[in-house]
Amino acid sequence: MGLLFLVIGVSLLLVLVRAASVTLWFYLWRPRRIKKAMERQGVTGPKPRFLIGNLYDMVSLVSDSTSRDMDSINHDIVSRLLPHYVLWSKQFGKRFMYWHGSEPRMCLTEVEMIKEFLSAKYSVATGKSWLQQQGSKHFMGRGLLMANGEEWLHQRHIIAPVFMVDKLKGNVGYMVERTRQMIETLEEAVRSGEAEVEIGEHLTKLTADIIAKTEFDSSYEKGKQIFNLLTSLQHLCAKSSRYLCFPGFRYFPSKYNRQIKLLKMEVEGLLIEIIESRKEGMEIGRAASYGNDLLGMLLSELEKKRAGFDLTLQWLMDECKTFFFTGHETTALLLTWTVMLLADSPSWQDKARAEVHQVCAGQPPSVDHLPKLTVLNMIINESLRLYPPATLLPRMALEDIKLGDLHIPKGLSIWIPVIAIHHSEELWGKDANEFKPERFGGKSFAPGRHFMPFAAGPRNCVGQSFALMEAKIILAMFISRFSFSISKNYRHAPVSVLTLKPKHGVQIILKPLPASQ
Ligand code: HEM
Repeated sequence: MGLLFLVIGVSLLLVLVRAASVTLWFYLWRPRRIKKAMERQGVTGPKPRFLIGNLYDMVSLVSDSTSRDMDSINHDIVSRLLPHYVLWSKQFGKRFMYWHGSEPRMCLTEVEMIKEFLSAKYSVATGKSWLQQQGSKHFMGRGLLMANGEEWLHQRHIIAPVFMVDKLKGNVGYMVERTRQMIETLEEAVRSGEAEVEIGEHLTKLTADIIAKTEFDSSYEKGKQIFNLLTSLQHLCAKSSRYLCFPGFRYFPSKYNRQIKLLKMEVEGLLIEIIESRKEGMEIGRAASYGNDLLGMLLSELEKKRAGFDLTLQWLMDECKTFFFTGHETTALLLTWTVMLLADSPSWQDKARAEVHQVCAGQPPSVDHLPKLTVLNMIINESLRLYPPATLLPRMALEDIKLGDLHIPKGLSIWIPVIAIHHSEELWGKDANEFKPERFGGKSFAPGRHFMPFAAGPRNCVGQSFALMEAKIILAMFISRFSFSISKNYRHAPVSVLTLKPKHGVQIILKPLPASQ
């Protein structure tokens, strides 16, 4: 009996010693080692506090700068969204270190180095950090956006073909049909005396419906619950990830953690219904295959057994959550900001409308029309430059790497402040904060250097072509049916909550145009 207690006691002690040394390694020794390595190379930054690093300073600076709305529609928004970046880059230069809890991060704005960092050379050697993965674990799990290394590469190979331009052409009809329905709803609202609309709400619903139908053969109504639950999960996960800097928080049954688990179970229950109904279709012989949309492709992969890659039902659900979320929110934001910019710029609105009339000649946009809508393309690019839905691009070094003149140690996260690069006067000229779509008119413009709304390199946005096709169709149809201006109720207040959002929505006044225009 005594021997048994001794064995249990020693085992418990060993477990505790192991847990303590892992915690110390993770929260103390590794960050210190990284800090010293970077200091030796001349990269310093604000002094971190124990466990919370610079989190408190960041949160208080941002909540102060975004507590007020802006006085006018002004695109000079970097100091509002990233006040800590503005402060620290003045103090410490173009590259500096800061601490997100115990995670060391280096802010990098040198475009040549960014290009190298995002290139194929480092696509497997860099990835998402533990904090990011943990923060979104219940929200998106290890779907494509959060996977790393060979696991990421494998998923990317499976999914990329679904979003090739040729394959996407089949979606144009549905995009047109649903946009027409949105326009009819808006026309009806105007007829019944509501000329002012919050356009973001309509565009979010439309893009959600399009991704639900085209990639999951579901509908907005059916997927509505999934979208609502995912939005609540996103907010809860963002709030709770602030506490991840405290060791063991993720195991603590806090209010956030309990709510997150319940929501996750609910979302996954609904996804299983969609997955089962697709499988059933094939089992009872209604369909010859799982289909060639995203869900069909994922289900077919799940059946293939491949050495080294354990694809599970959980992986399938993580991938579904990833695409339900990434497949609509960012595109809705691109559209919402573009409508705001055009409502504030009647001359560009007129130019875009004239081009749509000339190219489409009263017909709905087709695959052949889209490349000819060059003015619209310039406007979309300028909107993505001024209001990139993803304001920051994070990547962690998963192994030691050499980047330009720097040796980046394993475990250091590199944060690329996309929005600051997009607004840099040094890179774009004195008029960097003005809405000037003509800057994208010249053939000399080289995307991917200082314009990266979809990131760059092999780990860029897999849905980029889908998003651009959808955005062009929706804007072309909307512009040709309405002229619109900013409502006096619009309050310009961009905020960054994972993505760049208008805090109070975008209120516009609609004026329907005759059908032939
Ligand atoms: C205007 C719309 C969009 C913008 C601005 C945008 C932006 C981005 C950015 C910046 C990344 C890199 C994120 C990172 O590595 O941290 C990314 C990745 C990704 N995006 Fe998009 N996106 C858009 C639309 C879409 C759409 C429509 C889909 C799906 C249909 C999608 C699916 C994804 C996925 C799955 C990834 C992860 C790719 C990987 O890691 O290999 N995105 N997006």
